[in-house]
Amino acid sequence: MNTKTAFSVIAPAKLNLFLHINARRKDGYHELETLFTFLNFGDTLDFSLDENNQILITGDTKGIADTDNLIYKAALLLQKHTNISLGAKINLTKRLPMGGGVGGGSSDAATTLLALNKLWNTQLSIEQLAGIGLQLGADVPVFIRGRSAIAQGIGEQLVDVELEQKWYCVVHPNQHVSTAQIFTHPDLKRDTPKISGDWRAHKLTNDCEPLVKKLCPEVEKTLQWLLKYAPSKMTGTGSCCFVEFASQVQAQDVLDKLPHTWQGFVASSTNVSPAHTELAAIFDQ
Ligand SMILES: C[C@@](CO)(OP(=O)(O)O)[C@H](O)COP(=O)(O)OP(=O)(O)OC[C@H]1O[C@@H](n2ccc(N)nc2=O)[C@H](O)[C@@H]1O
Ligand SMILES: Nc1ncnc2c1ncn2[C@@H]1O[C@H](COP(=O)(O)OP(=O)(O)O)[C@@H](O)[C@H]1O
Repeated sequence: MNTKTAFSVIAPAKLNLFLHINARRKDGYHELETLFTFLNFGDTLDFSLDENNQILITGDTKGIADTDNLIYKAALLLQKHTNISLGAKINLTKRLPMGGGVGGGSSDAATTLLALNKLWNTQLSIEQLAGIGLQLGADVPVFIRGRSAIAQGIGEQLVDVELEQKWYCVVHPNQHVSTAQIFTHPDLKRDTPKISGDWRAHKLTNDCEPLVKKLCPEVEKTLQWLLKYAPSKMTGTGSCCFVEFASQVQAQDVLDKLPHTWQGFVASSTNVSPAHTELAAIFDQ
């Protein structure tokens, strides 16, 4: 057995390559269909074992109280679920914009569950971890499974897909968009029919985009600016927008021209979450 007591793992960004909203459920959640892929870019989490059962979070917590931090919540849920009396020190290096639609909080939570399951040797299955993750957010299970996937239900019913590797220039227009605000807005389009047959043959859009553009003119500006280079899209409920290319050079060229008021990054997509690849390299050799 590999007994590593300190290691670092990525919490990667995700993109929603399309996002259709099919209906609103009685509990307020929405039935959706979305295509998730992962990027080779994200936050970094450093884990070290604490023989006491304390969970200590340090680093770029950006004013989030410990008890609200999804990393802390994930660690606590795993402790409770497994009755383990071990703890951990977890340091966060934040690179993913909060409220940016790239899933930073959910990815931090998922990486925490995956990593502590190894650090504490609690041996839960991916399905068990995804079940725990779902209590923290609709987006967490896809990061736990770590495969590009079409999601249905509220985002937790996942069917793996194999996508070609692409390069993305992702732009954050310095706006925080609250997922809850978008999903409770009366003007959100909620009636896109479910995809029948092959999703690749359909018109694929992001149903949140028209509303977010209206509420947030800076997002509209970003999409317009990116359109000069390639078809531009928004991820999740925003605010990040992206363009897709076959090569790194093309994506970097757009980033180099980015107006200084916005931030961005270039990253390649991957069908397997880099969190899984990194953990396998640490624990499964
Ligand atoms: C819609 C997505 C697409 O990836 O948006 P982003 O947050 O990534 O932008 C996600 O599934 C979001 O997942 P996550 O951010 O984990 O959502 P949660 O914390 O569970 O819920 C945040 C808010 O969104 C609403 N919500 C979320 C998912 C869903 N299928 N229907 C909803 O109505 C919830 O009612 C809640 O008010
Ligand atoms: N570790 C964390 N990282 C980011 N956000 C967190 C974290 N813990 C709690 N949150 C909360 O989750 C909200 C959504 O964050 P995030 O996942 O980055 O956005 P999005 O779902 O739009 O990609 C944040 O505004 C923040 O209040």
